[in-house]
Amino acid sequence: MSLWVKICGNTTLADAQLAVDAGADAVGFVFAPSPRQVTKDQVAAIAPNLPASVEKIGVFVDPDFTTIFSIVESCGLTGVQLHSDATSDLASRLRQRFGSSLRILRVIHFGSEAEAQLSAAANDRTINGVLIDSRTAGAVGGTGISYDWQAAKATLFTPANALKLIAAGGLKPENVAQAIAVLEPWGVDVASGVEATPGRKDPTKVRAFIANARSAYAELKSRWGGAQPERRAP
Ligand SMILES: O=C(O)c1ccccc1N[C@@H]1O[C@H](COP(=O)(O)O)[C@@H](O)[C@H]1O
Repeated sequence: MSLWVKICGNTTLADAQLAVDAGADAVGFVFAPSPRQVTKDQVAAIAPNLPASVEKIGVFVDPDFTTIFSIVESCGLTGVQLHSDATSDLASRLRQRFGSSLRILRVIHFGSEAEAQLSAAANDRTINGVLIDSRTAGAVGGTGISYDWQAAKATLFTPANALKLIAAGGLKPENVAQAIAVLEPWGVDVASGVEATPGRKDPTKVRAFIANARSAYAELKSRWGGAQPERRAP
């Protein structure tokens, strides 16, 4: 078992390739209003040039099924990240259409409703994992703002929770090791924390983020010894 690392908000082939070369497991493309927003045509030109082994995740905010379906097919996406109140219905339609080949991630925002939402997610067999992001007024993602990791560890990233939980929100090269040490997540995800300017990646930050995440996870594994937690989809 290893740490799953996603570099999100890529807008060019050069940036996505940079993430791949630096060792990312997944690259993300934001199909929603954002400084990182991309179109179907842009990603359809980028994704086929990336290695098949790298996951290509589309990020959608309040999407409809037809839009996602068309983008997944045209761009050859291998996963979707759903920011939506109607995630369950959407996820089951996507699962029916694409089968197990599509990674479906649900997003939960850290806050008062997060524990209940996570309990519901644990019973939702259509999703493969849950990304925990910060809650920020007027924005759904890509904010560069982190949450209280100690509180999140106590309520969401608990040892009893065997879901594949992905830490996101305000991560950057300087703090990703600390986030991993506290939260012990299955994966980490970053968008703005590795940018040079909104929408473009900084090679030094991308490389440092992934290197720091990998070495923090190696330390975590030695802390666990032979007793690594089993992580599962719901
Ligand atoms: O990156 C965006 O602009 C974005 C827009 C709308 C929804 C999600 C978005 N990105 C996701 O947000 C998290 C946190 O971003 P950041 O690292 O704090 O900048 C990121 O993991 C993306 O998956």
